[in-house]
Amino acid sequence: MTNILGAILAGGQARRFGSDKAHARVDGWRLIDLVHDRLSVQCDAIVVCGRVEQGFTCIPDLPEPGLGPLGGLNAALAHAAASGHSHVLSCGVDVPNLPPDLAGTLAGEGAGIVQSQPVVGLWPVTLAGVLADYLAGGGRALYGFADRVEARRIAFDPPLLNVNRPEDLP
Ligand SMILES: Nc1nc2c(ncn2[C@@H]2O[C@H](COP(=O)(O)OP(=O)(O)OP(=O)(O)O)[C@@H](O)[C@H]2O)c(=O)[nH]1
Repeated sequence: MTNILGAILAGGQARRFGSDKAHARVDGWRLIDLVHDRLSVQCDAIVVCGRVEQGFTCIPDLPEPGLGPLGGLNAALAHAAASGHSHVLSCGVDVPNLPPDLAGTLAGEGAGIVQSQPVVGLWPVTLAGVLADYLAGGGRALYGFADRVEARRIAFDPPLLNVNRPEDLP
């Protein structure tokens, strides 16, 4: 699959982590760099959503900050549609073991719309309007949106790690 915009959703408060999660280190790498490198081998371009980070292309959440990860995904889908990408591959900044073939795995599930765990997913840009409507109607839950668009949920083996607290760091 080509023409994928990678979206690093990084606008969270990291309350449970207690400090800037994007700059926490795994094997000397900052999480944001780790996720960026893993996405960049499988995406045509990368944006960071909901955070200003030097050295990255950054876009603000839409329609406003504070709506949770879907605000970042909404911004990424709008950006992807405007820049001619067919899909968004979304990932939180807190997933340190992204497989290098994530996009292929998700696409290989058959459906055009696939979601594996919160904020990791492959989304066609044709969903931009559906997500904007979902947010306008007060929807904030990623799983609620995933169910609305009948996204498939798949499990990874080994499971994708999710760093919420310092002790979750590998
Ligand atoms: N763009 C964007 N990303 C978000 C937003 N809220 C959470 N995220 C990201 O989504 C991923 C999962 O976030 P959570 O673990 O639910 O929240 P968190 O803010 O990181 O952590 P807590 O404050 O402890 O809940 C992380 O990469 C966050 O940076 C948001 O409002 N906008």
